[in-house]
Amino acid sequence: MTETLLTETPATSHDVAARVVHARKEYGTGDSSVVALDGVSVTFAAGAFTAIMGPSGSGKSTLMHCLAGLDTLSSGQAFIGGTDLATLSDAERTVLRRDRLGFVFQAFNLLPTLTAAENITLPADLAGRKLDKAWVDTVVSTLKLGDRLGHRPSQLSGGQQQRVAVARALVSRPEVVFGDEPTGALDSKTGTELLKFLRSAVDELRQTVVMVTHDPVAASYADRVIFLVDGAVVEELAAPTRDDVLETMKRLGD
Ligand SMILES: Nc1ncnc2c1ncn2[C@@H]1O[C@H](COP(=O)(O)OP(=O)(O)OP(=O)(O)O)[C@@H](O)[C@H]1O
Repeated sequence: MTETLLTETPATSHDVAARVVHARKEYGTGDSSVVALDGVSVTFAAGAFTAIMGPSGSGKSTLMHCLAGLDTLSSGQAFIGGTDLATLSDAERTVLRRDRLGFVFQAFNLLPTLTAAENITLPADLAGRKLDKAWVDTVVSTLKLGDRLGHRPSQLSGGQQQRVAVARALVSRPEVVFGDEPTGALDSKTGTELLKFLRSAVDELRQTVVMVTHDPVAASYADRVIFLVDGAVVEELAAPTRDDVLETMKRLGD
């Protein structure tokens, strides 16, 4: 089925899942202003897993937030598929995030009064979108949540809550899943399972994943790593190994 999907996908602009062009972001004005992004142009291919790395303060979160419609650029453009985010109102950006993107951040943002199952399907329920039950079952069983679906977040461990958040991000097959240190709060075994799951979602379902991380092992699961320094992309690695990533991090002073 995946092969059919792949061969039938026409070569359109949708082969680019997200991109920024001459992206500049400045916080504040005058003497106290900080340039967080200084003319970044980068493309994220559909069906690829990209890691964004770089020293603290290099602009990783800013780039992800501006790409994902959580913040706006000072100048330049950010696109999700063919949609220029600057053409959308705040309300339209909210709908775009809900309907077209998935988020796996360190704060799980689960609703405490809802069960795991209700949290997982909430974005789709709010959007009035029907989920593919077989895929929901696959996500739930791969993330080993089958026996936790009736529990509320307070009845789950941190790792289980993170897996619920991951399931919520993936069940609707969003155009792009954005992760900000998605393994940061997990023990290494659960973190490895999560990375393997993201990898298989990319390989088997052509999911697009963009992940900010400081962890060279996490980055080695990606197809490509881009490195930011002082708000600019300074280097890229394709098919990175942990050692490639470590060596580049050392060289760039991370
Ligand atoms: N809301 C804000 N107001 C002012 N400055 C900000 C704001 N958010 C980020 N910055 C500044 O912009 C720069 C880039 O920050 P950003 O959070 O994007 O970096 P990062 O690479 O994600 O860092 P870290 O790895 O520490 O999370 C930093 O100098 C930061 O202090």
